[in-house]
Parts: sequence; C-alpha cells; structure tokens
Amino acid sequence: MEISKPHAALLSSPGTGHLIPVLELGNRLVTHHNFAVTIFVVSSHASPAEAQVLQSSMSPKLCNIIDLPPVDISGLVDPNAAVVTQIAVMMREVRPNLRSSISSMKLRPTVLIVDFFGTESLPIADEFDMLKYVYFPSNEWFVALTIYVPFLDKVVEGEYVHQKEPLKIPGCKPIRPEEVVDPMLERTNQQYFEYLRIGSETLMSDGILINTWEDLQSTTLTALRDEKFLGGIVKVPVYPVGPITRAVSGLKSDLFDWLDKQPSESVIYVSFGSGGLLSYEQMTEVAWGLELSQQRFVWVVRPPTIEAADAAFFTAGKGGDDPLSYLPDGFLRRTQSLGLTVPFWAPQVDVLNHPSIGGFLSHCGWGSTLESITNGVPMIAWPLYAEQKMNATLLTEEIGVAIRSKVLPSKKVVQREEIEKMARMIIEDNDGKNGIRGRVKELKHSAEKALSKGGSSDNAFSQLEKQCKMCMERQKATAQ
Ligand SMILES: O=c1ccn([C@@H]2O[C@H](COP(=O)(O)OP(=O)(O)O[C@H]3O[C@H](CO)[C@@H](O)[C@H](O)[C@H]3O)[C@@H](O)[C@H]2O)c(=O)[nH]1
Repeated sequence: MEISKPHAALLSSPGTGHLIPVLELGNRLVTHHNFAVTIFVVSSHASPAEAQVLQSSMSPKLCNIIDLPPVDISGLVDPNAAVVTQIAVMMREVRPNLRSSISSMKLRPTVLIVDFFGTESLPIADEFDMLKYVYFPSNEWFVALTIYVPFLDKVVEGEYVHQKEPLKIPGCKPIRPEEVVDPMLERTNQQYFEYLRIGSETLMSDGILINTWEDLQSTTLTALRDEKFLGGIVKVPVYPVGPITRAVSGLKSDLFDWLDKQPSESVIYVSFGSGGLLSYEQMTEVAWGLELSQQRFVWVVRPPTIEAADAAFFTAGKGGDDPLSYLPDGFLRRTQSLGLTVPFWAPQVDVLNHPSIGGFLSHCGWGSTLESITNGVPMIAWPLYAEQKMNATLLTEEIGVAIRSKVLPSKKVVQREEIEKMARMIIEDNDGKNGIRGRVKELKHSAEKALSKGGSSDNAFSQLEKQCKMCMERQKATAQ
C-alpha cells in the first residue's frame, strides 16, 4: 500500500442492504479518489446473498476485505429480538476484534468510516488518531430523524405512533406517526434505545456521509446545515456523496434473452430488497393484480411470511421451500407469455438497467430506490419495514418518481384491483398525467452530473479527501 495515499478503514454491519453500499463506497474511494481502502465486514454468515456479494467484490479486487471473526451474541440477546437490536449488539461485541485488527495493520488507517450501526466503534478511531465518519446508505430525511430523535424523546409524550399530529423536525418535512422507522414503534423496546444512541453518537463524528446528492432533496440538506434548523445541533460537515450504486455486470441468461424480446419500457420488475417478504394473502393479491393488469413482469418470488410485512434479514437469498408453490393455481401457466418469476434472488442492477423495464414495484429500500432512479425507472412504492415508509412518502410526495397504494401495505392487504390499476398506470402512463417517468429521467441525469468531475458529490468526496490528507500529515508528524 502506498504511504502517499490516505487509507480508509470502512466498517460494514450485517445484512446485504448495508454491505453493498459500503463495498461500493470503498470502490469509489479507490477508483475515483486515490484512497487505499480496507473494509471490515461483520457478516451474518447465514446469507447466501451476502456471500455472493462478497465474492463478486473480489473481481476486480479494489479493496482489502477483512471478514471480522463472528461474535456469539446468543447469551446477550433473545433470538426473537428485533433485527435492529441484534445488529446493534453484534456491532458492540465486534469492537475488540476491530481494535486488534486495526492495531495490527502495517499501514495505519487515516480515517474510520462506519455505517450508522457501527457508531459505537467511533472512539476506536480516537485511540489511533484517525478521523471518524458515519456513513448513511439512506436519505437525508432519515438522517434528520435519526439525529433528532434524542430531542423528540425529551418532548413527545406517549408512543410516537399514537401521536395525533405529524412529528416536527426543524426545517424538514414532518413525519406522519404511522410512518416512523421500526425502532420508534415501541419506546420501551431495546431497539429504540439503540436508535437513540446511534443518533447521539453520530453527532460526535467528524462528518456525515449520505448516499444521496445535493439536488435530490436540497431542502433537508439545507436544514441539516442551517444553524436555525438542524444545523444548530449538527456541528460537523454533511457530505452527500451519492448515488453510489453497483455497476451493471453484463450478465447473460434466459431472463435477459426474454427481456431482449420485450418492447421498450414495458416490463414491471417486482422485488422487495434483500429480504422483504409478503403474507400469503398479499402474495395472492399481487399475483392476481399482475395477471389482471395484463402488463409484462419479472417477479422475484419468495415464500410468504405470517406477518403483514417481514424480512428474512440474516438469511437473504437462502433457498428452502419452493416459493412458486405458493402462487395461485394456474398462475404460471396463464401468465406464461406475460411474465417471468425468479425464485429468491435476481441480478437486480442488470434487470433495472435493461431497456424493456418500465416500472419497479419496490419495497423502497434505499439501495433499490437509487438503482431505480439511476436507471430512469419509475416506481410503485410498496414499503414494508425499517425506514421504507418514509422513503415511500419521499418518493411519492416530494421527489415525484413513484405512485403508491391508498393504504400502507404493512397495515392492510392491498387488493388485486388496486394493484392492477397501479400496474397499468406505471407502464401506460408514458409522460402522461402523473409525469413521473419524465421526472425520474431528469433525476437520472442529475445523478450522473453530481458524480461527474466537478459535480456536487465529486466535490464532497474531494473535501473528504482533503481532510484525510491533512490527518495523514498530522499522523506522520506525531510519528516522527
Ligand atoms: O433479488 C434481489 C434483491 C435485492 N438485490 C440487491 O440487494 C440490495 C437491496 O438493498 P435495499 O434496496 O437497500 O434493500 P434492503 O436489503 O432491504 O436494505 C436495508 O438497508 C437499506 C439501507 O440502509 C434500507 O434503506 C432498507 O430499508 C433496509 O431494509 C440492492 O442493491 C439490490 O440490487 C438483488 O441484487 N437481487
């Protein structure tokens, strides 16, 4: 490793939805900003999707990847505890391994960048005289809520979900009580305390990196920087560095042969992120809705869950039960010429990049959202868990690239007639009434501009690079 380059150590928390954006941030730092990068991975070790993502990051191998030894949290947390609690405890327990890995490195890292579940490791950066940043692979509105929750905690009485009025965040769009993130659903649950802690610890960093860009949501960014609003509590720089997404791999398969034969922008891609699951009843309605709409589709099908909305978070992409056996009788035969089903996992970035894809029925995970926007594909927002309800609102009410059902799918089963209508609307509305196709294409260009030389995200990276070079000089001076 060259001593002249800043060396960034990135820490990723378990889950494909976190691992992918951290790996891509690392790749970007290497390819565009002359960093050396080591990525510390805390993997869940049960997810084939995660293993596959790690494997593909080896060619070309741009970053040094260190899989931290797994930690046993069985004695510390109930196996049925919320996913956020489990991740938080894993990230807490992994700290000694991270510390010893960093201390044994020949070339001391200049900066530690943790994803937001790793904020408890920030003091380790101080021990080694490194800079410390928090990376949110999500949007500014979520960042705003996360850092403001410790303040809401002091003034809001009772459960957030029982509030009569939307929750106010200085300078930002208020949040409707039914849209709060999962850790805020129950204020006595451990995941809530972990979330509060993450919010406070983020403010102790040297800066916040967000996987978005200046023009996507400029009002919230302004609020995060303006002293009169959230800038009054966020004293560190906020860098929108995105959209950072995976590159198209150029895969060839029967799926792409089929897509090649479909008309331009005619196919709806249906997928719920790395682990999203539907109830059996909802899965049945989706199947009927697609069939009734007579629109073309590619559907990543997983076996149903008993909850209204759930996720196979630690086992993403894992086989087992045949998911296709849960589809309505005769569905596959009747839709043979209309669509394709893909069990468990699809090469999503390549699919969204295909010219025949014209809409994405998505759970609104931020990775999927960015992949849709950067490929100019409008969405049907179908939020399930985590911060996805906020994302869906952002996409439909503020950014204007999605349509959605009348009632949240996590609250009530969306009926086939409404799905049929949305499927037609997303494909047939070529720059029609709702104008979302035109808007998403505009944003595709604005995203490209942000990342190009001299664009806003490129500039944000340059500022980070500058801070890191200054830190390197300081480290050198103290070592002499
Ligand atoms: O069949 C599939 C399904 C998913 N993916 C990829 O998996 C990633 C999924 O990421 P994302 O859309 O962000 O969803 P989650 O995996 O659900 O991500 C978690 O992490 C995100 C970032 O914090 C949050 O926005 C989400 O709400 C949270 O659930 C994307 O890169 C997809 O391309 C595939 O390649 N094939």
